[in-house]
Amino acid sequence: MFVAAIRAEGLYKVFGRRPDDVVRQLDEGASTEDVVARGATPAVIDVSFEVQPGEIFVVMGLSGSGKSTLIRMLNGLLTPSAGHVHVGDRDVSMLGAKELRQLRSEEMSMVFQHFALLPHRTVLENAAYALKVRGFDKETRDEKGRDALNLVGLSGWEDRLPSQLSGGMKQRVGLARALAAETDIMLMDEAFSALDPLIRREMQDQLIDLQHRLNKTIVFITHDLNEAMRLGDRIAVMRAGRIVQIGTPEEILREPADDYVAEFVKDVDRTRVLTASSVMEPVTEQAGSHDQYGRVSANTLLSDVFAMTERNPLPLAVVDGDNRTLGVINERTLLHAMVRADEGQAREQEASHG
Ligand SMILES: Nc1ncnc2c1ncn2[C@@H]1O[C@H](COP(=O)(O)OP(=O)(O)OP(=O)(O)O)[C@@H](O)[C@H]1O
Repeated sequence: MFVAAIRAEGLYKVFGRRPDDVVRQLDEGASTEDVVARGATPAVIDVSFEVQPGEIFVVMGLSGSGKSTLIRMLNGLLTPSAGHVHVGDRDVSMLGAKELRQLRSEEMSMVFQHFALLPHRTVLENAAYALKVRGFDKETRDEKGRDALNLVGLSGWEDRLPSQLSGGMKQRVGLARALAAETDIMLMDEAFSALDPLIRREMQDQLIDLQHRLNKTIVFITHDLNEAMRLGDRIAVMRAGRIVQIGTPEEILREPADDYVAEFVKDVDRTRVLTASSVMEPVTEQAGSHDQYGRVSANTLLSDVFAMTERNPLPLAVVDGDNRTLGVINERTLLHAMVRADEGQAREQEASHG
């Protein structure tokens, strides 16, 4: 049987008095406003999803939408008011304190926005800290710590102190600490949000690269849609405690579930999310007849397709990994894709003019 890396099922977290009653009221159709008016804070409401092994699953939503509360229930830092979290085949709510500690140190590591480094310990000691807690000997700790620092591009900085590092480098040490723990799952809560835009993009690229090499399962929280679109294999959009849509970046862009999500995605540069295969016209004739066309692979971003058209005349054949023609991109397809992008902008302008 196939087991998801993480499975959340009907999760609720209500802060305040009598959470059980509040869950029941919400279940029976009470509105969030009703229960808030009675003094409860329903931070997470009836959330279910599965994260597959090796997936980057992004949870995206505005401040206060319940992202941090949700991620803290995944590793048992918070107990759900109702519902279940399974990590592999184990129900997190059934674990005792010792097993929970083990889960957090050996199976799910966590990276926060403001990562607390130990100021008087070296970069290497900080990176290997989780291993010290787990009782590894110094030699093993140093080796794994060095490997992790190497992965995040900090070789040569082992003996420095945190105060000698820039913000981006400190965050890399945080990432190295999570990597050194060699957990299959990494939970990242706004891990790059404190970094300036250039460094932030670098870190995003590095995470994608690490993910390809190490095949971790990553749950990544962000309030930034562009970051979500860049990193996520799938994105869960949260609003006021509920998940309003789960889908690939393309699905969310092409078919937003409601006006709220549509409003969110309107500013995204579509050419950097949509791929050749999502805008092509599927082939109707025999594939062989497109031999004379220039080729572009199915997952090429539209922005790169546009760049290619400066060197290659249209049409282009869209091919899969085995070089089979899946479809064709011609002037009409590209125009169509651009018009859809303009429609988004037109909607936005209309909205801003009331
Ligand atoms: N310990 C707590 N006690 C009471 N209310 C809480 C607690 N933790 C969170 N909340 C409330 O739950 C709601 C969701 O908060 P949460 O921090 O999960 O949202 P978020 O999407 O992560 O936002 P941010 O990005 O600002 O952290 C908010 O209304 C918050 O005030």
